Amino acid sequence: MSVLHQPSMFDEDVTAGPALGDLSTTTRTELSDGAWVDHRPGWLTGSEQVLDTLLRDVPWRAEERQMYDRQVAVPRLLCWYSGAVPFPHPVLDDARTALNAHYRPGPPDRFVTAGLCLYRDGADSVAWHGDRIGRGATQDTMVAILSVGSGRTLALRPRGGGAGPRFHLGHGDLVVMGGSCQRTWEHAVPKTAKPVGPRISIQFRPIGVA
Ligand SMILES: O=C(O)CCC(=O)C(=O)O
Ligand SMILES: [Fe+2]
Repeated sequence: MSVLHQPSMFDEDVTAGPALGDLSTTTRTELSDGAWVDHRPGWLTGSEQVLDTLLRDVPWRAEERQMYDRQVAVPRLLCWYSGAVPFPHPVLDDARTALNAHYRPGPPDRFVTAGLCLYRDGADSVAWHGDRIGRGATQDTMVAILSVGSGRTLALRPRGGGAGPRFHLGHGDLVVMGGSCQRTWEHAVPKTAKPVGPRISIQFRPIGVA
């Protein structure tokens, strides 16, 4: 992977191994229509090593989408893991186990898959959307996002527009979107003109939710 990554001066001890903290200090923001977002800054410490491993080992691929009459590149790189085999860093398997232990979802809502997205720099982004493919379109679901690398904003707004909370995510931070969030709210990672390095978002979802 050719993305240039320089550890920032704000990082914790870059030689420390990755470790997950406890989820009891998670803060919940209740949104309208039964949607909520949990936030746990710094859940994963030693995330520098995880970032380096994922940048190096994940078979990142570019995607294109149809826009009117032309194919345009999706501005981030992706890789999806079904959960059937170990994730590309063992701490991601531990993270999924810890999320299932903390949230105790019923069988259809258990966290199984991991979608990884690499935002190479501030020009990479994802537009407003809900994760509404599959059960998220009609039922309450949870989507947990663990971020490593540079900080980026995850913005939320009610579906169709309006004001909402913004979370600065990076360096081992966790957010979990739950309740009706995927169908009644939208989220986005806007582009930024600030000089930012790579960020990897690891999204744990139940089977069939995307
Ligand atoms: O980058 C993020 O954390 C959000 C990604 C996202 O919303 C998605 O891929 O569905
Ligand atoms: Fe999403």
